[in-house]
Amino acid sequence: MNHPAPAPATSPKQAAAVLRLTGVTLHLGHDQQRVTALDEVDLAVAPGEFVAVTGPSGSGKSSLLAVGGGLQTPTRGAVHVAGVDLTTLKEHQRTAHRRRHIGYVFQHANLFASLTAHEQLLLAAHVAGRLDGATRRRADDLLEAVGMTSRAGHRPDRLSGGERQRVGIARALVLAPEVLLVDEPTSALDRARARDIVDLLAEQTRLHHTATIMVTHDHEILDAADRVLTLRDGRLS
Ligand SMILES: Nc1ncnc2c1ncn2[C@@H]1O[C@H](COP(=O)(O)OP(=O)(O)OP(=O)(O)O)[C@@H](O)[C@H]1O
Repeated sequence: MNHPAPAPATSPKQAAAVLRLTGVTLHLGHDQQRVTALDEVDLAVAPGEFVAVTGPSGSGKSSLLAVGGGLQTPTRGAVHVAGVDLTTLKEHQRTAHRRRHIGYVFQHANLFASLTAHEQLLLAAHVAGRLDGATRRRADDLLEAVGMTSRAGHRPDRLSGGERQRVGIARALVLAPEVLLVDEPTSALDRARARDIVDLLAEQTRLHHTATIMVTHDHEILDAADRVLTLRDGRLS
């Protein structure tokens, strides 16, 4: 009996992807208020690839980052990070996997009030068990790269919104995560600074073979990305 050759389940690029969303749907709210925040989303991001996601307010951008980063479990679909489907893990396993593989830059940096800018980076390295000489040097280099060396000893209440955002970016980069999820990194920055930050994200993505997704409204920085995708009503294209 002749069987047709099986079609490959994934393309070579998808197979190499360190972050892969397959058929991801997320419903939020209940009953009449139920919203489809993500609708059958498929997305594969390879190591060293910088993907920008844009789209109108309410189109599902934050939901995409939350689900891709294992902070929210989708209603349906699979989310593979470094070969493991996050949706199959127990909460504590998911947390451990997330810490090992994923870095986040939140829109509001969520810095610790009692720590200086420099200490925010060292704490992140300490929690990950990686506070060695190389990481300390990397912390110093990143603070310089985001223009924060002269403010490294300041606590968040003595930093501007844009400065806090830059510390949040340096903190996410200090561990060179395999997957980096970035929410509106330039929202509090002037044009020149926005350009510096997005160039830094692109450079670090390539240097450390990171799979980076950046959500942004800022069309002037899209040229830094390898691919630009658009979300509309939870659908990615
Ligand atoms: N907790 C929730 N309960 C119900 N609906 C929600 C909840 N959170 C978000 N939504 C809805 O889900 C949809 C997607 O929201 P999401 O925050 O992902 O969009 P977004 O593109 O990031 O928006 P913005 O650019 O304004 O931040 C929106 O319609 C939003 O109103």
